[in-house]
Amino acid sequence: MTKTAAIIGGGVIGGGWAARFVLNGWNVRVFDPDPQAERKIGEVMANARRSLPGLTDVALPDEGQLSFHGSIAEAVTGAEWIQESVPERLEIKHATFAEVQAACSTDAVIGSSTSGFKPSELQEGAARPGQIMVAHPFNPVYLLPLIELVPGEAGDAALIEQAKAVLSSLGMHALHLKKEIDAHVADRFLEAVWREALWLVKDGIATTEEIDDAIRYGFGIRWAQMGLFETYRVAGGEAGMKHFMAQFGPALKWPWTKLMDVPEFTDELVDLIAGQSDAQSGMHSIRELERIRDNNLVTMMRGLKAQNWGAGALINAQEKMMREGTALGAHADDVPADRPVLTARRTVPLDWTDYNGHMTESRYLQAFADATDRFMEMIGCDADYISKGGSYFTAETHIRHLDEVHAGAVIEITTQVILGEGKKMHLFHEMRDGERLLATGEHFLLHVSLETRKPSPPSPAIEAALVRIAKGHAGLARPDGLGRAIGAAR
Ligand SMILES: NC(=O)C1=CN([C@@H]2O[C@H](COP(=O)(O)OP(=O)(O)OC[C@H]3O[C@@H](n4cnc5c(N)ncnc54)[C@H](O)[C@@H]3O)[C@@H](O)[C@H]2O)C=CC1
Ligand SMILES: C[N+](C)(C)CC(=O)CC(=O)[O-]
Repeated sequence: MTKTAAIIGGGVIGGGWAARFVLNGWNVRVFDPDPQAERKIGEVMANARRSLPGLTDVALPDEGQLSFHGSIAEAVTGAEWIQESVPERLEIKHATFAEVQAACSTDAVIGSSTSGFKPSELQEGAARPGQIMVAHPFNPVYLLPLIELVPGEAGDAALIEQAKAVLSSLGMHALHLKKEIDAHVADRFLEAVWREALWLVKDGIATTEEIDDAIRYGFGIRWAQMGLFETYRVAGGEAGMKHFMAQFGPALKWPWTKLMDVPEFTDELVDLIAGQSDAQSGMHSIRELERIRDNNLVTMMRGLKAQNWGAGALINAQEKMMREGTALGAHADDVPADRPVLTARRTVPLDWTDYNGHMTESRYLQAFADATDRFMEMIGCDADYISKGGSYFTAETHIRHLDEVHAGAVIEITTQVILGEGKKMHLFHEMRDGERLLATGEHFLLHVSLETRKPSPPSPAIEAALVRIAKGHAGLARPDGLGRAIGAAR
């Protein structure tokens, strides 16, 4: 049954939460007194629709329904997750929780997006304190996976586990903080860096653009993949962290930072920073900047996915979860022999588009190669088998590009086994967007020993699975285009 989330406060963050839930198949009910809320969430949804579905190599479930409600009670009744994203003022949050708890199920998680309040502060005066926990996201919530989950001492153990399970099903990472503290963990860093940057501008040392360059051309990229401690461990050379600390420890006592001092927000400082920011980025609207940011984030996260590292490893884990129990997760005897096998169902990501505005040719090969990998896994040639020294190498490929497709389209690939015996595996893939045939890919593979790098017989289990499917597929119609080659010039 479709699950329901309620979003209380549909601004920048509430809108991002709504998009994350809807695009993962949840129905979402929003309460926000702002008459512009529906339009604003519509804009966030549009950004999320063009970026999130292409992050994974498995298509997200069908979208849930988004609806707007005139009262908190109406929005939260029957919801399994309630996310409070009202302005950062404690009295507004308390009033919101009182209304939420008067109408919501006692089994529902109530998450707060608060950037700085501790759970004990949020829970003050609540009817059921253990139900309320900090679930602090990062903008854009529909793309960034981190949630600082801070339940506090009063937190209900069962609801905490429920919250973690829901977050991972949404492709998010719950960083469960056992001790509460103002501004949790990540915002303490952001504040420190922000404070330092304000001083550097105020003191005329660097402009807003120079500071952004100092981050994005250097340590920002490093942090995105290894964080702080792992980065510094590597920077310590072969002696690692101890050497790094011995070398740079003393610098902490030198006047390298302004620490807790905050420059006063005079009109002059605000104008200086806003003026520099306009000069740096004023040529783009905020919506344009959001799209540029999202393109970059998707590209970087997909790069990390290929390395199975950091935020990319989370995407791989989510994909595995999404495949389980579906046709894409079939194994051995479950793989159909009476029809072509579904080997991919994915959204065309933003970074697969070229200067012609459609999916670029190399990505057709990638999509087909991924489909072959999936088929190999299905017959038992999975990571475990490969680690023991057997695998398939592709010896020949022929692709026909029949129709174009654009970022955001959901494509499916089905695979027919033309030959499967001994070392040989001959596959014919068809790629479709709905009924439209977009491309075919014909691939001939040989089973090899990874030790000798020479052809070798597959395991009996793999051979049996392959032979069974090949026998069944032999009764299917010969695919159009099988055995085609580019004709010789006359
Ligand atoms: N903007 C950011 O970068 C981040 C903000 N947060 C946190 O998320 C929460 C919301 O912040 P934003 O979305 O940035 O603010 P926002 O100003 O964009 O949105 C707040 C929304 O709450 C609505 N609202 C006001 N009173 C309400 C009420 N009584 N009931 C329901 N809705 C009400 C407003 O109409 C507005 O749409 C805050 O706690 C903030 O600390 C967390 C992570 C990042
Ligand atoms: C500026 N901020 C404190 C609202 C930032 C956050 O809470 C997290 C983010 O998305 O940067």
